[in-house]
Amino acid sequence: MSAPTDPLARLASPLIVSVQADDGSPLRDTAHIVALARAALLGGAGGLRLRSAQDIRAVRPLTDLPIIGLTKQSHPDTPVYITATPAEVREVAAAGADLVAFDATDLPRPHTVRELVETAHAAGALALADISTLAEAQAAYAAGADLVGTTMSGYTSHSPQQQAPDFVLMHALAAAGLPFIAEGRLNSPELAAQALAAGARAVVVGSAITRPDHVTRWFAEALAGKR
Ligand SMILES: CC(=O)N[C@H](C=O)[C@@H](O)[C@H](O)[C@H](O)COP(=O)(O)O
Repeated sequence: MSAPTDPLARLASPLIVSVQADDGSPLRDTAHIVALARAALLGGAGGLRLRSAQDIRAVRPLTDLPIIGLTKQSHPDTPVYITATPAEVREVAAAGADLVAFDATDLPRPHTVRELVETAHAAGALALADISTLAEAQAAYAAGADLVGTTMSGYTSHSPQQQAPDFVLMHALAAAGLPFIAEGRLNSPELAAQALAAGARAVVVGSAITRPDHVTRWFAEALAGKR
């Protein structure tokens, strides 16, 4: 099967909402994920980013908008946890994801980026490479990725460790003429708009919209000791 045409063309807006709940979160059940996805769509999400085949299958009937799918699973032989294996790529594509997101960083990995890209394409999905540096983005495109996302910046030891989004990386990608999705710590509408201004094709926002436990912690920490 050949890969479909660019699903970002079908985005209803440049805002992709990541609807994920961490293991142990009270929102982890797929029923809660479906409710959060409905709320995101009601609010004007142009697309969704979802973790696990089960969540993708449950949300797919709600919308024709692009869905980015991934798995998050630890493996004994690698620090890579976002869709690390061809089997996981196939699982996510079969569940109905338009794009399969996978770790494309330089971390030690059991399967090459090219292998995961080819698996996504063979399954009829596009390949979205989650990167943390410009060099990883260049390598991912050379390996056939359809798009890259700045998802992993701040989450590999060789990328800047910071609370802010990685605007330096976004500007570098734009300057190199590499299309990208901005993702990671875009915790306010202003930061999301700044990412678009930096050249992002779309922005992914997760925690600020769909992780109320994180948002509560931001407020609690800001107010700690101020009473
Ligand atoms: C590094 C990693 O594992 N990121 C994950 C990727 O799917 C998610 O946990 C993030 O929520 C997502 O990237 C959106 O970012 P933020 O929640 O900061 O808006």
